[in-house]
Amino acid sequence: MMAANKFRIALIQLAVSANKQHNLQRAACLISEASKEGAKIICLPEGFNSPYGVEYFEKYQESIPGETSKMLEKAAKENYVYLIGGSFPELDSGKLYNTSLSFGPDGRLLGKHRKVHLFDIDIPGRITIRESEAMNPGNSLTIIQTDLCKIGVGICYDIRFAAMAMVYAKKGKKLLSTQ
Ligand SMILES: NC(=O)CCC(=O)C(=O)O
Repeated sequence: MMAANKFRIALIQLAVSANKQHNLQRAACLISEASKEGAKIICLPEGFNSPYGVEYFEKYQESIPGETSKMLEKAAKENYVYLIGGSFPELDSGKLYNTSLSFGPDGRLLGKHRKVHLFDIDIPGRITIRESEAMNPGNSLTIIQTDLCKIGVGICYDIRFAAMAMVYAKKGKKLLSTQ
């Protein structure tokens, strides 16, 4: 028998297509598969319902509740898992955010994290992207309270900013989940 402080986490990576419904169905299947393998906490990646790029955020945006949040809620409940639901472009009051929703095994919304550090980078000849051209930054940290541990949530580039992880650690977080 596993000790109470030992549990399995699944980190899902999936190839996305331009078809949002297909991406959502694929994510739901992978969540179910991970749960059958014994995962109690399941994490999806950033931008799991659309291709990644500033040009896609507007097209794939959704309000909450919407089809993505409903799929996540249902998947958490059906599989009885904690789900850190990757991220998707959220539309709220005319503004876009890169947002991650977390749900508990009862389907309850446990947290909503908006990416704080938007990915703006310019390496000539290699990569240029300015998320901030389309997205707005979040301005708060998100701690998910589970019966397994406390989880601090970040989204991708958020992990580069150590101060954020340090604040989470001070607040008692044991696991940092950066999609
Ligand atoms: N979407 C992102 O935030 C990308 C961040 C990244 O690639 C990095 O190296 O940091």
